[in-house]
Amino acid sequence: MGGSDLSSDHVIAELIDMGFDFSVAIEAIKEVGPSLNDAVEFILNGSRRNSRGPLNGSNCSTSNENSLGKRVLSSSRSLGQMKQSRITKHLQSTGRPKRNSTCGESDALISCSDVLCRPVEDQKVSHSGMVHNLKSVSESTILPVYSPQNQEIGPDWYKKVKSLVHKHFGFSHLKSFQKEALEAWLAHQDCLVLAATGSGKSLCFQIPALLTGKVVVVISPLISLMHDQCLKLAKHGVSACFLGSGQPDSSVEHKAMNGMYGVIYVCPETVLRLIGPLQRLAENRGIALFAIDEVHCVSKWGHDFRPDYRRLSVLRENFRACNLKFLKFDIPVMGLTATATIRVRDDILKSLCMSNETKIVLTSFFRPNLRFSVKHSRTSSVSSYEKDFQELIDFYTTKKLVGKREHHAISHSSEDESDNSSGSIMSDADEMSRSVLDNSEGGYFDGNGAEVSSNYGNGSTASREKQMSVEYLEDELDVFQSVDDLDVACGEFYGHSPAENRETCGFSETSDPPIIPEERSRLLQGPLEQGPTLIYVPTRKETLRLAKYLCSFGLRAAAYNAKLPKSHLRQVHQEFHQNALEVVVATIAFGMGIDKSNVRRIIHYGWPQSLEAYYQEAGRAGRDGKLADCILYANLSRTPTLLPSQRSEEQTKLAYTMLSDCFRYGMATACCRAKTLVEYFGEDFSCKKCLLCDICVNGPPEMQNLKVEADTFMEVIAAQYGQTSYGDDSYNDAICSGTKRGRFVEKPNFRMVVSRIREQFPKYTASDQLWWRGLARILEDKGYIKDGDDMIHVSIKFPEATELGLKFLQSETEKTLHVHPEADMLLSMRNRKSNSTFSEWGRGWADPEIRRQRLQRRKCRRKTRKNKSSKLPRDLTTVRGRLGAKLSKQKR
Ligand SMILES: Nc1ncnc2c1ncn2[C@@H]1O[C@H](COP(=O)(O)OP(=O)(O)OP(=O)(O)O)[C@@H](O)[C@H]1O
Ligand SMILES: [Mg+2]
Repeated sequence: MGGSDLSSDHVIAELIDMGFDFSVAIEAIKEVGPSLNDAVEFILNGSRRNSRGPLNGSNCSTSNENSLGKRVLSSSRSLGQMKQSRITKHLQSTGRPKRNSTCGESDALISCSDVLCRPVEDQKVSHSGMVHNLKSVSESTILPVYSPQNQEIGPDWYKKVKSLVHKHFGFSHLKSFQKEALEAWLAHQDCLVLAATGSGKSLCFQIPALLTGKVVVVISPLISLMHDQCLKLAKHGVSACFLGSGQPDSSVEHKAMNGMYGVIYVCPETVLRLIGPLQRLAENRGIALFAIDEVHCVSKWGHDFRPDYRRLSVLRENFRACNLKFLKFDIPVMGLTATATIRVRDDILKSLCMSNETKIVLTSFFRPNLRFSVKHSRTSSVSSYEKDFQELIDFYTTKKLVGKREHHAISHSSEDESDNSSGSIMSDADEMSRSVLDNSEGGYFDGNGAEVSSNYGNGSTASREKQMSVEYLEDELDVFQSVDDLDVACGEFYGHSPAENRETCGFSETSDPPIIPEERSRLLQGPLEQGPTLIYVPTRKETLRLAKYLCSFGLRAAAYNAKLPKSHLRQVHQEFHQNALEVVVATIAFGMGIDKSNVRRIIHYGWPQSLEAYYQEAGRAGRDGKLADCILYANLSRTPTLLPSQRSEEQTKLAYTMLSDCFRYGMATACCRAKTLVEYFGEDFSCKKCLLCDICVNGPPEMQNLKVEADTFMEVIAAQYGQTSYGDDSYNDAICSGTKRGRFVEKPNFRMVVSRIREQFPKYTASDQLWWRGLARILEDKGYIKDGDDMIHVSIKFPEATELGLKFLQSETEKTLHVHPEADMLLSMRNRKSNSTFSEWGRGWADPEIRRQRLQRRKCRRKTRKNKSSKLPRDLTTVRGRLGAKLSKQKR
């Protein structure tokens, strides 16, 4: 084979990887020789001028006498590694007219779509409902998904899949759950895939597109997630686009409905609008599968938040073989999630009207390399930042001191998901600040913590300044990015050669790694490797505040919340993937599905709203299988509250239940964190312990016998509810002495109960509410008390004894209550060392000596304050100042 043949082959391969049809590529090479630039130009111009309609298969012809004369790209200006995804940009930069929404108009890009659109006539629907090729294609020229040359799916399908997966993604095997999901799809079954975060669920719906050449429609809740996945697919040689109201280029939708992309990501709102066009697409190119990613959204956020997710049952109804005569089988629906409780799963199956034969593919939710821990922090105050983030700051700043080489290492660490042409990787904070200045919109801060001023500081950007200021941002629960929130890019992604993008993954290629606790524990001990940190905070305001704080120590940090300018969000995304950012401080708007392999820490700074959200967000960590930290900083002395959101009554109840589960997770001291989490999702955690979490490592606190305290608590509430029919009257009188009978006509709340205990039992006079709250929770979990109203509270509000509780109180046999004190009890005991025994609780205000000393101290303090204030000049500009001045004048 001569040299020119070799380079022709190379160019043909490049063109095919870019997504052009084999025959189109051959034709182009015949016309213009082995030049990639010229071939691309020829194809684009040729098709534009080609009035014979779309090019395809054996019928295709690209010969066009004008094409060579129309070359715009100089053959000396090499495209080199230019990727198909960049062709659009390239063409725009050469001054070509912008895309038009009508397929077939004289526009270079539309021409491109002409080339790529698949003619219906060339496809034939087989008995199996699969589109078969009219032309056989060799394995070595596996075509991008929009090729008409579909491959037969026969008994050797798995071999084909392995080959495709290897070619496109570099994996040598499918994981067992992926194989199971594919088997279900091949059998035209609906399927619900429940597998851990980062386990590779996306592949389950991407393979059908590769295997059949039909389209896979993926319903996804977040535009950032759609964008992420489209980019990844493009890197791996699969064409994809996303659709939605945020899609700025209306022609993309048109092209997608004409079958130009193999994978179409679409938000639920849009898919409901597109039922008609999708039916036509199913009839023409064919739809292999409807995949509903993050399918827990159907239930978790329900009507209130993503009502359209619930309406996705239309997919099942509208794509049945009995309704569409061109279909032999119903188009399968595949739902995928990593965070669905058993209740949610049932809800998904029902809400989506999935068939009775739906296959449930279930794997462990356990992530063996995640190290969970909970720490107490007041969180909402800036003063707590210093305490809580010192270690993080040290981690990144010490690293910087090591020198420039170290910086380089961040930029070029194992995972560089950036696109070469998307900008150079910045290696330090200064460079980042510079790039922000260039970017004109921000939310970044310079190395000294000052907001990059040129973005906001001048008059022309005053409104933006207002928009960006901390005060302006709503201090409320962030919402998901709907498509309107973020138009990331035009949303078209053409595949390019995956060969250079081989990635290895820490996960086993066939199934989850067998867990040998000792081995794993040994492997996962030691310091964390380098990698970025994601900090989740509950409010938008705090994203800015904390990012600014971290930047003031020289960290490369950025805020991310749905209300920040889109260009900023885009930049954060990009730089996060490029390893140019060390820390992203985000609300829930950043997270679901984001796949970056080397995230080393997920910090939740404040109570999450549910364990689902917590586990989902924590799942962004350690996707390379290496040790990663998931730390929850929460104020253990406060009961978390629901962040504002529109909820129905039913949803409010559910939201409180979920918040309460989350609270209990934080309070637990005796059960392995990973076990709590996976069991929350209904899994029987066979390992018993993860050996990594704070509880496994530190061990539970010593057990205490709290029978006496429990009895006291129960007695007081039983007496208040008149439930003290047990025991003799003198006992009841003792309980109620000091108060008038019948005083508690209303339900006594928890505070009242604790006050009563303090009043009636001198040894508990100085006892701490926090401690009793912990005990009440333990009693509630044992079923001894319950909430006396119909509402759901995060922490018991109106404690009422249950039958079981009364029995426990009367029981002669149950003389002990050995329990591990919970986190709030430990906190309370830490503050008052002797609380555990109660021996000194009585020595509070009730103790005359202590009372005398305290009053004395208070008096001294008042005196000092008075002296101080009399020395200060009165501020006559304030009401208080004027009043003070007046009073002191009167005194004199
Ligand atoms: N068969 C496989 N062998 C090796 N690695 C794989 C395989 N399948 C997927 N992966 C890797 O797993 C990583 C995570 O994949 P993916 O984003 O699909 O996870 P996910 O299950 O959707 O997670 P999440 O629930 O967080 O969205 C990918 O980066 C991919 O490289
Ligand atoms: Mg996913």
